[in-house]
Amino acid sequence: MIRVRELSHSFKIGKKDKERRVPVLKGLSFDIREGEVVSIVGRSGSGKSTLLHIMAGFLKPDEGVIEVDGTKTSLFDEAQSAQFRLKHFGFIFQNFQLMPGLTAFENVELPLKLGGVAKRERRRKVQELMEQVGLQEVQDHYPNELSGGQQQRVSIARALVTDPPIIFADEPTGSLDSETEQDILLLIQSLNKTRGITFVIITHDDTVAETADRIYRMHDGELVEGGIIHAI
Ligand SMILES: Nc1ncnc2c1ncn2[C@@H]1O[C@H](COP(=O)(O)OP(=O)(O)OP(=O)(O)O)[C@@H](O)[C@H]1O
Repeated sequence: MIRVRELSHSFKIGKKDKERRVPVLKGLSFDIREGEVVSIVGRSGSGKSTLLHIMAGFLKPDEGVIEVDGTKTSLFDEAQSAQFRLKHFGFIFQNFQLMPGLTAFENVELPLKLGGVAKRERRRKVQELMEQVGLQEVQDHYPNELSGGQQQRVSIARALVTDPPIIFADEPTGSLDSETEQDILLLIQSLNKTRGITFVIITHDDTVAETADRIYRMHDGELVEGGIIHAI
């Protein structure tokens, strides 16, 4: 469960002598419940990525509270945020961000290797996920030998391999054709159902947003649909 309360953020812009602060998030309050697929939708520049960066602890907000499973993550320093992220969050990006020199299998295996998981356990886990996302046939291919949809499946498997309860997906279908987009959205839904993972999908596309259980709509740094206003 993620609780966001009275979240505000601004960025400094302009040259040093003419610096000014531009508000980007303006007092957002909302909840993301465990086991939901939530979409945050809005036009370019509405503040979606900034919101994601703050929820994931990459950026400290000017004001407001973020709680993840009862922990006030907005009070964390950088090291605490990084530690917390490893355990709680997985990430999927528009441009997949796979390691080009590793095969599909090795890309999915990498977080486990970095986490010191033994080889036999790694193999078992990666194999199981490759089957679940439908990649057994191409597991020895390098990213440039895979289609966009297959690359996104690899990145989804990689996000899942450490068993995070929450996955942030930033425009996960932004680089895919509409048929492949549907496949990936169906995969997200099925992983949500079978594994109970919470997905937070950031998108500018209404069709993508509408596949979620709950939709939050942003406009100009404000939630214009779906917010909740109780205080913590
Ligand atoms: N580091 C930064 N410094 C200054 N301004 C920034 C910074 N990052 C974002 N902004 C500004 O904040 C506003 C919101 O940006 P953000 O990237 O959060 O929007 P978005 O909805 O994710 O857009 P897109 O869909 O294009 O990624 C924009 O006006 C942007 O120019």
